Amino acid sequence: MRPMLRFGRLPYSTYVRTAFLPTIYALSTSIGQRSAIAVVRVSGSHSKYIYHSLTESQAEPIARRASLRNLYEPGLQTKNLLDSSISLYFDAPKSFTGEDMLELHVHGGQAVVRSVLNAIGSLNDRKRGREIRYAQPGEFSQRAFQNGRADLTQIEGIGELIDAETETQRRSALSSFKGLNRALFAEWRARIVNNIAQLTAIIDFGEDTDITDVDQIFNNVTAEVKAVEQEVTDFIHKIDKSSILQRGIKLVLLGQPNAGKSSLLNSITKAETAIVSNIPGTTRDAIDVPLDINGYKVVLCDTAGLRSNSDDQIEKEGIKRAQLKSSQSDIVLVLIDPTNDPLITIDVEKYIKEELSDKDVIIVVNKADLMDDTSTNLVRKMLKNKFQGSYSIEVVSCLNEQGIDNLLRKLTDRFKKLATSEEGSDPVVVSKRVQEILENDVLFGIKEFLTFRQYDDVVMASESLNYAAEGIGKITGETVGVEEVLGVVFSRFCVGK
Ligand SMILES: Nc1nc2c(ncn2[C@@H]2O[C@H](COP(=O)(O)OP(=O)(O)OP(=O)(O)O)[C@@H](O)[C@H]2O)c(=O)[nH]1
Repeated sequence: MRPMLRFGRLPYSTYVRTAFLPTIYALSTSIGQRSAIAVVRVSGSHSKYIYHSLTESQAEPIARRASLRNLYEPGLQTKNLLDSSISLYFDAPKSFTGEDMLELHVHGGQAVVRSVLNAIGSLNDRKRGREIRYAQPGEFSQRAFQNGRADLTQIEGIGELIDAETETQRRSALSSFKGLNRALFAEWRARIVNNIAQLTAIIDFGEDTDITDVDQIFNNVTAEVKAVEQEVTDFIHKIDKSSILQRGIKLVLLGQPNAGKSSLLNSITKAETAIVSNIPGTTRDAIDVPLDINGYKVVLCDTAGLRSNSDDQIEKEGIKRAQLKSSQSDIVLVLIDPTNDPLITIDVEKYIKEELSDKDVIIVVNKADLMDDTSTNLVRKMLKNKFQGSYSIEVVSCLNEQGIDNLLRKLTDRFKKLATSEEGSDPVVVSKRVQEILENDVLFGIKEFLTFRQYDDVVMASESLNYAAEGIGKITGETVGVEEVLGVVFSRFCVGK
């Protein structure tokens, strides 16, 4: 039996698939925090009933128009005012969930929020067919998906958007949310399905078809499938590169004692986040400071000063950790104190050359305020010769902030290169689930196709392409087997999303 394949635009329907489900409500803003405003969200066919019961108003709510409404405890003879709220009503299907929805913007105090939530909950009356209950995590988004208001990649994009801490994370999450990835997936799927159709023609009419035509069709299909394979592989490469945005770029400060590592960390964070002292060896451990540098999430690590002749066990351990941290880093800033003689010890020089040869290293000459132009140039020249010009050399002074902005600009250029695969292309962030399906279903199906193609097995080659197409369907939520992925996608959400 040939599997049913659907692709292209999301099904948009005026019919609400979830109409028979209970009406759900939840606090959509942070729980347990004092705030000026809190938003309570309601979704489902009893939204309007809840509106009438709480406002004690007979007038129909006007869709998508904010109105100031008093909220009362329902079902009492004497009115008990709970709060004065801004109410917003959305009628199905033109709402986030595709159902009737009500948003109540109440005052953010915990008692106010609790009283409004209790009042809504008290309207649950199953005997009268009014099932109203508190929402489960991700349930609003799940209904949006079930009613065709968003596909799974967009829903996951919402999750990423809410979790985004920096500008670059926000931009990449927005591209999933706006459906840019979905459009790409839909295009791949359409191309694969088109090729399945051609192979099906060979299977169905094979005996009546000229053998050279069969070869021609098979060759064309193979070329097209290989092109899709390349695009999927490039896309996965982009995802790998962009994943650095989520975990943060690891930037390590390394150098001999007293070079000014902690001072540079403070200059960068513009706050006293590390101990600064003139006793060499003050920093005895590696300290991670998460930062937002020009929109990039960076984990900046200050380490213990490198020296070979320490007898102090704690310091020795600190040096070991500093070396471990730099081996796990994305970028290493090697700090040099230009007043040191020699500029850099043989051990440290050897360590940089041998252990950091595959790392992105920038040499930072600190304490520029203690040098004139001639000595600065001399130091530059000496370092350039020592490292055969392999690393860029920046001159700064943590004392008077000279060169710090320039260093941050240079670093930002490197962050950009680390996170994107081609010049100018936006980073791509997708969930682990999507990445796994791309690798284990889509690419796997394509590779299987190429194997069966070698044996001229049209039937199995076509089946393999089906597998790849079904994989893309799983990503967007358009094919069978969706139930199994729903749990994975929505379990990450909190209540109210
Ligand atoms: N003149 C001058 N002094 C600086 C500068 N940066 C740091 N210092 C001084 O250098 C000394 C060491 O600075 P730290 O930032 O503690 O150096 P460190 O590399 O973290 O030192 P360890 O923790 O021992 O490895 C302190 O007395 C700082 O005030 C600078 O740009 N100019």
